[in-house]
Amino acid sequence: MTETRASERGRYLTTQFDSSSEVRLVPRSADTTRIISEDPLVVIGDTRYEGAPCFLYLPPGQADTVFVDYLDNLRAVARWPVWSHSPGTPPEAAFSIREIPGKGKGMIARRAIKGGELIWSERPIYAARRTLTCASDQTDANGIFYRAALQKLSAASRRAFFELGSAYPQSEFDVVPGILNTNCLEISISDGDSPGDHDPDPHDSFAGLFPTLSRANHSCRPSANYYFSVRSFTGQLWATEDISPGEEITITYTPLTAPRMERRAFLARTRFFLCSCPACAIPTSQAETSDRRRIVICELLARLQHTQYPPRIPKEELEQILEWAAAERMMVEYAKVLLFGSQVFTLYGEREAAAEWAARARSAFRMVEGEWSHHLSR
Ligand SMILES: C[S@@+](CC[C@H](N)C(=O)[O-])C[C@H]1O[C@@H](n2cnc3c(N)ncnc32)[C@H](O)[C@@H]1O
Repeated sequence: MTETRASERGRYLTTQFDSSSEVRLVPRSADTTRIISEDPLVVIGDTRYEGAPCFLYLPPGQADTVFVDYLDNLRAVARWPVWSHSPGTPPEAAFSIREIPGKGKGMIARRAIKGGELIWSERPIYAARRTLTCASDQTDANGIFYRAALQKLSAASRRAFFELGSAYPQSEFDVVPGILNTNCLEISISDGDSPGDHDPDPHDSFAGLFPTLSRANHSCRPSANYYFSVRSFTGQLWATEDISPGEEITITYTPLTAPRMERRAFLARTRFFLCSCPACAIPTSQAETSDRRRIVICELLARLQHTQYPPRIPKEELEQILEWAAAERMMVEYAKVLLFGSQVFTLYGEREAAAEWAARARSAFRMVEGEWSHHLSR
């Protein structure tokens, strides 16, 4: 079993990265790219058709990120002031990246971690709009488009990229789209707290690949929350409970409000593994209870989240739902129930309860998303 400190980024699987062969990621004959701006460095992904997605390379030192999107949006992204700010030093690594039987590598706590602690933060090395379209000869099987995007990243970032694994069958998927699909996490760049004056399409979703955060494995009873802070353009990992040395640090890849069968089917389809986490491994009778609770939480949030005039829900009912959310370790949902609950109390004139729940919501969001949670700035 190999053990490497997470702060020694880029050292665990160096044998997989052959810098001489990776320098030219795309053979000259397949290269459809052309530089269209030097400062900022913007490269069109495919010169053969108008409106092709482009690659924006953000300054090494601050970001060393390739942002893949359509040119109009990249022009705005390039102007975001966040790129001239340092992402901040990540905390001293409280974990090691280690081989975990049946899961590949994962994060293991090296010391006791307190609930509410920031475990790690970093900028993505690859960020892309999910719905990008590229030419039909630039497929997942040959990976040309994605390889072209990596070309102008620093060697250190490319090395970090190639150290990550692909869960996709190599016969069907080039290793580069395989790594992206296996490791990307959701990044929200329009949560009302955009780092620039330009808000991109809020209905479009983006994904980011992180050298270290992408090592976090999944659990339906996660011990940590992955949060993307658009303000600093960093992915962050927050401990949602106390974690003991030697315990695995996990996040969720699936909505926790879904029942067990749905979660497992989703993970098998999108991430190629059968989840056997503590929430999935429980006996059927307990799983039924857990499913029922999750469905109630899901329905409640649906009733409260997207409406200006939520129904009046008795405090006792909300307290019961909070208890279930805590028991299922659904700590983001727990914070949301508190927040929407406080709004219900405000709407129906229950001022004392509204103030109390708003304070509890603030402290719950601080724990799972930190001081700069966009929920706290509302
Ligand atoms: C984002 S990566 C996580 C890091 C990865 N384990 C590694 O070695 O770099 C996602 C992949 O890790 C594996 N994985 C994550 N959570 C798992 C779990 N609970 N059980 C089994 N495999 C898991 C799956 O292969 C999944 O496609």
